[in-house]
Amino acid sequence: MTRMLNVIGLMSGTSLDGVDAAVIRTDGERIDAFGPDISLPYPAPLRQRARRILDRAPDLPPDDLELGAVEHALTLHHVDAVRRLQAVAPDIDLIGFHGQTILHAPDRHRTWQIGDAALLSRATGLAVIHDFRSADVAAGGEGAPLVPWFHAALLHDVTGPVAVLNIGGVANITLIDADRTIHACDTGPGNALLDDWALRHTGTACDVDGKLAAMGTVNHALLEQMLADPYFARPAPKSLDRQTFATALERVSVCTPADGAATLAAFTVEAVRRTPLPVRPMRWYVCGGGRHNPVLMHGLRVALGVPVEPVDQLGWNGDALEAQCFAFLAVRSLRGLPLSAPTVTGGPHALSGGRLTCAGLMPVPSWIWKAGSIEQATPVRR
Ligand SMILES: Nc1ncnc2c1ncn2[C@@H]1O[C@H](COP(=O)(O)OP(=O)(O)OP(=O)(O)O)[C@@H](O)[C@H]1O
Ligand SMILES: CC(=O)N[C@H]1[C@@H]2OC[C@@H](O2)[C@@H](O)[C@@H]1O[C@H](C)C(=O)O
Repeated sequence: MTRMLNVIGLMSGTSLDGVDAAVIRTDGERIDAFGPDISLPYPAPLRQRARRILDRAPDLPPDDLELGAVEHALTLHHVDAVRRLQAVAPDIDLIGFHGQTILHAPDRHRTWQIGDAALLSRATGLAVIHDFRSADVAAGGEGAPLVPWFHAALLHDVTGPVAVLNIGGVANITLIDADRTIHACDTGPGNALLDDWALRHTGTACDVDGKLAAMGTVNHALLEQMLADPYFARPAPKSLDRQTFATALERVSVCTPADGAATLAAFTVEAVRRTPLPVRPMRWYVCGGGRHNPVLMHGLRVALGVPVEPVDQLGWNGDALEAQCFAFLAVRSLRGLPLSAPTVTGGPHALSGGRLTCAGLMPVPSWIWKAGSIEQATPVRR
């Protein structure tokens, strides 16, 4: 039987709100147990610095001094998260470290997650799997979303077609078909535009509980202009950068704060409804921070016309799911199991990925090398 490992997964998503960290016990195929999890928000100054790096990312040289400083500070924040989990779950074998995406342009063979895996490994004394997306992008895939294998493992006894919708900064869907084929793509914006709008008009990091959007009226003319973006006509698989729809913020700048928020929330919902899927799901389960926004949840229920529930209804932890996923994918990477598939990321074939860094371990434990073939990601331009 394959060895079960206690793994910490670390995810810092496109919302730039902080690090989610979670422990699971897994062999990369089954999940034996869920351990503790925490969210460690970025302090506001770090969030602002990370945001400026993200805005500069398309033209940023890899040796930029501020980039290095932000990467270092973000990594120390991850170290902090790991140490807090180790205090309550001491027997950790491995870390799955996603890093902070600052740029995602698979059409230009670029995907860029910052984070210093060697520093994380040295500081925690643990082996680290990182750089999960590059191999798929180098092979011609989208490199995202990667969470579908994890959703499929969790839904192993659920009859499809059923969808899991993650509403993070960007929103993405996993559809498990009746024959268990996994289909996936990014649907469109998630919370990122709403967050930027709320910050601009209320000074808060998000539209808490959808209160601003609930007071507004959707501007349907502007909504249709936003939905005319060619992305929505593209077949899946497909994926997005956080900033792909940033111009939507300029479009709604003619609106009142409340109408702008209502229109941006409707943009997220309508993009989900129009996502090209091979079959219509009978049920939708929603994870990610967007499920806390009643305006988004109500909008989805009306637009989709079938049951739409938070994943917590399945007994899952909708806030820790992505962090748990990167723990799961770390073990898959170690064992050389696929992280992607043609119907998920559009790559030519199911492909493993991720890279192993053991800066904290001398000698490297033998079980790591016995875990399976360790596929090295082909480097892509950063
Ligand atoms: N009570 C709430 N009301 C409204 N929005 C909320 C609430 N709680 C969380 N959110 C939204 O959820 C976002 C965080 O979601 P999440 O942690 O899933 O994002 P993420 O991990 O950055 O996403 P991803 O990597 O999937 O893009 C916040 O930025 C905010 O927009
Ligand atoms: C490049 C990148 O970081 N993409 C994220 C982002 O956040 C949501 C969506 O866009 C998804 O495609 C992906 O994250 C999840 C965890 C994934 O890979 O499945």
